[in-house]
Amino acid sequence: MNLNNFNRGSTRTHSHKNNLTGYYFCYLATVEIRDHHRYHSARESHPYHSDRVWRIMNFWSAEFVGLLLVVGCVGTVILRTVEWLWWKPKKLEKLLQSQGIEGTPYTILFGDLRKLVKQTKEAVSRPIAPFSNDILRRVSPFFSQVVEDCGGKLCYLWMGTSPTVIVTDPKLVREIMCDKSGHIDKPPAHPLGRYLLNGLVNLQGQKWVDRRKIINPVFHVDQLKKMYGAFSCCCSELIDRWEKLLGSGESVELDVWPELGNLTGDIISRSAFGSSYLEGRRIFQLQTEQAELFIQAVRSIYIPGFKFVPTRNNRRRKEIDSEVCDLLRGIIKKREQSIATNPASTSSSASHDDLLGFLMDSNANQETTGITTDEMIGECKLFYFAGQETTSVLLNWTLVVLSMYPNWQHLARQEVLQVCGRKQPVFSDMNQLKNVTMIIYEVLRLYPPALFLIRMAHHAINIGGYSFPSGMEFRLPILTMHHDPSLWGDDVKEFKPERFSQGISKATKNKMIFFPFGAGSRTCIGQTFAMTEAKLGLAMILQHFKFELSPSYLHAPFSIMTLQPQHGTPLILSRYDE
Ligand code: HEM
Repeated sequence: MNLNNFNRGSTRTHSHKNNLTGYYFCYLATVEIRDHHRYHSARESHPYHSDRVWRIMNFWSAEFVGLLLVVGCVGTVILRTVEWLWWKPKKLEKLLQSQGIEGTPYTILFGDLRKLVKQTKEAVSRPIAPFSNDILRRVSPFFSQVVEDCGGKLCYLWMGTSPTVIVTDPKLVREIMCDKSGHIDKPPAHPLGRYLLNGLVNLQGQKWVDRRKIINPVFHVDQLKKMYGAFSCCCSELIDRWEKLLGSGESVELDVWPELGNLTGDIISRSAFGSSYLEGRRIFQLQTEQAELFIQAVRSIYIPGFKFVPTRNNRRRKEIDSEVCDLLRGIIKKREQSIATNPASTSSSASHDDLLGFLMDSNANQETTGITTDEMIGECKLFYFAGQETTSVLLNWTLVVLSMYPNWQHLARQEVLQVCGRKQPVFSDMNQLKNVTMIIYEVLRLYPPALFLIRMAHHAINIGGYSFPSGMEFRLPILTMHHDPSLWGDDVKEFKPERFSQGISKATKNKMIFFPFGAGSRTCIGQTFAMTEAKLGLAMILQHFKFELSPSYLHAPFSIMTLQPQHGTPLILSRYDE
């Protein structure tokens, strides 16, 4: 065995280090050492080969393997790209069409995204008639067009390279929302969405079941009663502010959209953090900025790994997140210290008065059911996002609609005065406000804060006789279904709170056609919190003010995660003092 020759060959091979990657040479070295004995014994038993020939063969075989490796890698990347851009979408398109499901034709890479953005831009460039509830074409022009063109219970369009199946049949919607197999759940969260929304909303499977069990009691009626004081206090501050703005004048014009945003932000801050609500306000401002950055991200195609690229926006996203987490950690620490110095406050009544206290109590029992501090921070961030904007959107459209329909404003005010008089409404009053509840339901039907829900098949599934592979996305269009004349009748666009006079199940004939808070096991956990907040806010505004649309008001609902007023909501307020 001529080890010198072998080593020379080896050295020569390594002289190519500059041209090829370190990984490639590690691999070659392994091949050489492993195969050395095989080569050598073959060489000895072969009468025609000289050492030189073997050296060259050894070198070339190593080069060849390396080349194969590079070609293999490049080939795999090309095949994967073609599969992602073309084969997979076309295969899915064929599968959907073979079952009679209609949809838009696939366009490489962008799918329907460019059309969707173009049509949405055009639609939001002009307002609609001031007293019209026919908002579907403005808010969701592309989706509603596809649903109309394709008809049927199901249709699909392309969000980039993946199809999304739009389900408008109430039975199939129920099947998806109330799925018990565990095969349908939320899709994985957007990589940049985690800065904004964390915790419960992003969990799946058993983890979600466990967390929901911990958080459910936070929103029980008993707990709400304790937080009601915070609601009441924030609403009084709003009324005082508006009274001051009115001064001694007869009326004042006020954009109520930012006002309502501040109100629901304050309510969440106080309900979540009690006396630390001023720090909570700062968190609310930061989360608002985070939401704006997130909206920019979801409007473009996300390239995997992009969140690690240090762009200006990505850096800001991280900065905001670390400030929010630091603030929340500080609030939690302060609370822990105050409990340590004043053990009496660990009694459940004292520590449970706000959302954080409740979570901290479960944290103390971590071994059994609790959640860690980081998880608690995630949940607090979620409460802000899920609870603040949705409720301000609801209150905003309620004031707009009651300005459009002054007879309903009058009716609602009469009811509030009858139930609560001029005094501060108490918690038990909320159940007595039947007309107010009907009005809020009808506003949620015509102007739902969340426009659609998204689900994903996590296994191959069969729904209503249709088969779908794992990974298929479903879109349940709340707004489209709430505005569908075939489900609600020809008066679907009219504001008619009396639809709900006998409750939701009578109004919907027990069909899944009204689901502003979602449905099934993942239904909104803060539904009662939001309804109480909206009823109280509206009742107190009605007690003190009359309102109508300002001549400068433009009716322009548009979708920016929730259904917002594009040009604000200027109202003319006057004092109610009859
Ligand atoms: C008018 C007000 C509100 C509306 C219209 C609304 C709407 C919704 C909807 C549609 C969902 C279901 C999402 C899905 O299934 O994909 C949901 C979930 C959720 N909401 Fe609300 N929400 C409102 C207020 C609130 C409030 C005030 C809070 C908390 C303070 C809250 C916390 C949550 C949470 C934590 C979830 C996730 C539940 C889970 O995944 O288990 N929401 N909300």
